[in-house]
Amino acid sequence: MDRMEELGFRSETDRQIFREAAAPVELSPFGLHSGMFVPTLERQGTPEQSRKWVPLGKSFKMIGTYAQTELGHGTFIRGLETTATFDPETQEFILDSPTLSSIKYWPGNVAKTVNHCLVMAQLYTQGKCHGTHLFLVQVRNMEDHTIMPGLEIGDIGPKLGFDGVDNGFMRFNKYRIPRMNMLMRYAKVLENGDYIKPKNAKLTYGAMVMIRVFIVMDAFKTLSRAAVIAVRYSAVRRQSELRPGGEEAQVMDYQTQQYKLFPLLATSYAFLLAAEGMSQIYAKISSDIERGNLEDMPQLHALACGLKAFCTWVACEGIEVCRMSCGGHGYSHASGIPKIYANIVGACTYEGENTVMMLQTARYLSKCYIRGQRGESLPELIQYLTTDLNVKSTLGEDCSFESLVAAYSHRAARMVAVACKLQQTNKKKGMAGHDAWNKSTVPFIAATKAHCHLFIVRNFVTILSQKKIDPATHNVLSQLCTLYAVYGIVENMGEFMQDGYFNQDQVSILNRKVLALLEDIRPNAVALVDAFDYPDHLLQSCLGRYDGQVYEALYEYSKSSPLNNTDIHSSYYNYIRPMMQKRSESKNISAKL
Ligand SMILES: CC/C=C\C/C=C\C/C=C\C/C=C\C=C\C(=O)SCCNC(=O)CCNC(=O)[C@H](O)C(C)(C)COP(=O)(O)OP(=O)(O)OC[C@H]1O[C@@H](n2cnc3c(N)ncnc32)[C@H](O)[C@@H]1OP(=O)(O)O
Ligand SMILES: Cc1cc2nc3c(=O)[nH]c(=O)nc-3n(C[C@H](O)[C@H](O)[C@H](O)COP(=O)(O)OP(=O)(O)OC[C@H]3O[C@@H](n4cnc5c(N)ncnc54)[C@H](O)[C@@H]3O)c2cc1C
Repeated sequence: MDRMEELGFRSETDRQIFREAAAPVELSPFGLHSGMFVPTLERQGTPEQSRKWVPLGKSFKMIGTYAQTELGHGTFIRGLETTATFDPETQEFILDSPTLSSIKYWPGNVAKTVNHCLVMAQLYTQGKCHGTHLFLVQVRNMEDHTIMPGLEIGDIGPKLGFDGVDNGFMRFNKYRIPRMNMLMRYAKVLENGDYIKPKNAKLTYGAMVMIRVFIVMDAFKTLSRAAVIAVRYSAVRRQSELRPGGEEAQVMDYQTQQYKLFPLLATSYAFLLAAEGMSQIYAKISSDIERGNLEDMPQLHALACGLKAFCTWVACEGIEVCRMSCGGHGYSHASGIPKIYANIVGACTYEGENTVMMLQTARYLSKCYIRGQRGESLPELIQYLTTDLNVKSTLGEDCSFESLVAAYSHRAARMVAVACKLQQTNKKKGMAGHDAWNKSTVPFIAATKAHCHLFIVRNFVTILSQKKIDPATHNVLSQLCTLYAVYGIVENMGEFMQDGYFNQDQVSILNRKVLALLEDIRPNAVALVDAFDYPDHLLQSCLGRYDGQVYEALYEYSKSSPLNNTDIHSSYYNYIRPMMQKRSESKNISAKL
């Protein structure tokens, strides 16, 4: 913390980059404190509460996390069972875990690290439940870090990854906190117990929206790091003869290796720009919300949910492709890729399980589709829903940006229409609204993925057409943008062709174009990954080292394995030798028989 002050890092983004550089392999045990706890105090507390608590959080005098999920509920927030009951006699809230399933379970760093939590609980006052609200709760003694009386706290045990984070469980037994520890920016409980409701009940969910926006950038960071490692290794690794009798080829010269990696390189650039675009939209709409203008809150929620789910799913699949493209060495922790994967794959679950998040976006698209059918105006990002679906593609050999964006718009508009019409047909068959919805959610998920894919392609094209970039760089970035879009069509051709939008010749053009682009990008592939400028310290990879000294690094890494501390391991004396002796004795016995 002091080091960041010394270096003059003021913005949260700079601080986050510094933290990651300082702790590249394991997630910081203070990530949730800085990434969720402090920002939530700032955004959900009253000005007085923020003035009191935010400086304590920023100076680490108070270390916290966000405790919402319970054993029995994570997705369905309205189903959370932890209660916070107001006691007007003592001006306190009584926190309680009334059932086994109500035990807080998963909150990061709650097991051993933090001394405070933001707890999401059902608010009761004057005998009435007002739904979930956030409460600041001290969980450990500030003098000796012992657990406060009335609480049971522990670690949940080993996980797939996230090893730097002590995810824990926490059980409340009639635990009292002051009334003023309820975050009261939007909703309030007065001294007499009267409840003042917020303009919108979902304002309390604002912290999750903010983190989902951060996670889009995490998807870029993790996928791009894996791509750097895999592309650099593919330039160094020579295997097999491309030309009979010739020298072993760089594996990057195999077309299949290029088809694995270059679209992921293009995706990394596309996700970086999408994350920046998402952040700009979040900054604008969240500031409107803080000024009381909630008009665009549904659009922000829908975009954050959809991009968080889309980008983490694609990033995790892509990181696995990067790992496998490195052969056996990719499977070793020496490559650095398994750790990247293990730490980000949880993002498909946390901050909103991806399917559930996609369905939130789908729900928004369904409502916009109906508004569009009525001729009502739609937000700019959604206006494609009124695309004329009878129009066919004008795509030519050049695969212009305009024809590519039009293809993605057509695909998304068509798929949203198909899902909405199924929902409407279900209703006409007499299904109740919730059944009509549930029985159309599979096509809605597909449509929402197409919606997110369109956002990313259109965003990439827009930035290339608006930003002043030197011609040489613009040319390479245009190749990446075209590869991202054309590859996405080729890999999902059925969705683009189902209504005959492309003719056979255009399909052939696209299949040729994706292979031609691999050759165009090959000469710049290493430069394009070097451009991310990740230091070796951050990558922690023998395969992705800047100097390419892979085999030397692997040899040194292997020699440092703890198993090499002794020549003969104790297991020989404890198990192997006794087993062999027993075998030889039994053999002698059988020989005598
Ligand atoms: C170590 C970490 C390192 C660094 C930290 C930084 C980055 C990493 C971050 C995280 C990793 C570590 C920690 C992880 C933390 C967590 O996971 S915290 C817990 C997260 N939990 C969730 O996200 C729960 C997901 N569930 C929900 O969001 C909701 O319950 C729901 C799925 C939306 C369903 O809710 P509900 O049934 O009540 O709502 P609906 O009926 O579906 O919708 C009602 C209307 O409300 C609107 N709505 C819903 N949510 C929001 C929102 N957030 N904002 C705005 N509007 C919202 C919804 O659109 C409906 O509107 P309508 O259609 O007009 O009716
Ligand atoms: C690494 C990690 C860190 C975490 N850190 C924290 C933390 O710091 N604080 C915190 O509070 N929580 C944390 N969590 C918990 C996380 O927020 C929840 O796990 C997440 O919200 C998913 O909820 P769930 O576990 O109840 O899954 P569920 O919702 O039970 O998902 C199970 C299945 O049910 C499906 N499903 C559920 N609802 C629907 C629906 N309406 N329609 C269709 N399908 C549905 C899902 O798609 C999924 O396939 C963390 C989790 C992980 C993995």
